[in-house]
Amino acid sequence: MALLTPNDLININRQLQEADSVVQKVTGLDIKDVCQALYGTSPLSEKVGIVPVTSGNGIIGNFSASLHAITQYFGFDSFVTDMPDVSGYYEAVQNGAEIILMADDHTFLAHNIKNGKMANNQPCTGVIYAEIASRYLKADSKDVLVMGLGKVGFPGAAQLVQKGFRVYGYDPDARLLKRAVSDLGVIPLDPANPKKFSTIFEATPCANTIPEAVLSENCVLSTPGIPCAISEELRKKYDVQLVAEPLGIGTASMLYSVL
Ligand SMILES: NC(=O)C1=CN([C@@H]2O[C@H](COP(=O)(O)OP(=O)(O)OC[C@H]3O[C@@H](n4cnc5c(N)ncnc54)[C@H](O)[C@@H]3O)[C@@H](O)[C@H]2O)C=CC1
Ligand SMILES: NCCC[C@@H](N)C(=O)NCCCC[C@H](N)C(=O)O
Repeated sequence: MALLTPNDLININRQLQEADSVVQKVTGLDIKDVCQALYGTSPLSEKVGIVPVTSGNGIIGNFSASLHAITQYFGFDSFVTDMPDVSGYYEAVQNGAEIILMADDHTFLAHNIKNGKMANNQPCTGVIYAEIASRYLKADSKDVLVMGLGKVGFPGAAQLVQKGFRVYGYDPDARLLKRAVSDLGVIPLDPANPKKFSTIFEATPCANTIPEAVLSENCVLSTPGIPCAISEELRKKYDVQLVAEPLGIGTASMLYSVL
């Protein structure tokens, strides 16, 4: 898994506010509304314990602090434990945490220890970015392009299929593309014969994955992918509505899904 860097998370509050205003422009809803529409839940200041984890590549600077800011932004009562790992988990429960947030290099989870519900960041991220794309007010058709059909992209594509969109998809991993075609009915995008889209969802760890040939004027690009899927030059040229943020939107999806 491509890991976050402390630099990705600088001033997460500003990044989240900027993303929220684009979501509102694109969908007419803010991120909280989208989460509520997706899961039918709303926070009531649930206590969230954020536990730093030292395994693997270790603690990522700004990660726990960013989760603290993000949980507060979405109306949760949260704290970061002083201790990491097992001692941190113990500390979180001792201090009344109802929901545990913690991540190693492979899994980022939210676990509601009151109702037993648990969420994984990858599918939750795919689902909410796809949901935002699906709610584009100026979409000119039910055609959507999905670039990247991995642990985030595939659940996002499934969400779009479930909502009745005609989903075109591309992934250089033939096995994953074949799985999306057979399991979801995704239409493989022919890079040699591209078409234009007003709605695009991208979930890859690569920059500049969106070919100019698929961009239409004022299209929406909803992408959790890091680095960004489109250059600033192309974004400006087509006035692309870019929904992109490194951690908060996916974390909100996790938290609302375990309430
Ligand atoms: N912003 C956020 O909150 C979050 C961001 N992410 C980011 O999302 C990205 C995807 O994560 P995962 O799905 O877990 O990775 P993954 O490795 O499971 O899937 C990525 C897929 O993108 C495909 N790909 C690579 N280049 C491509 C291209 N040019 N066109 C189409 N597909 C291409 C790969 O073949 C792979 O199947 C990563 O950058 C990850 O860091 C992940 C979780 C949350
Ligand atoms: N963008 C949300 C997905 C994050 C994921 N790509 C990642 O970097 N995971 C590693 C997190 C490691 C956190 C670390 N163990 C800590 O607790 O500081």
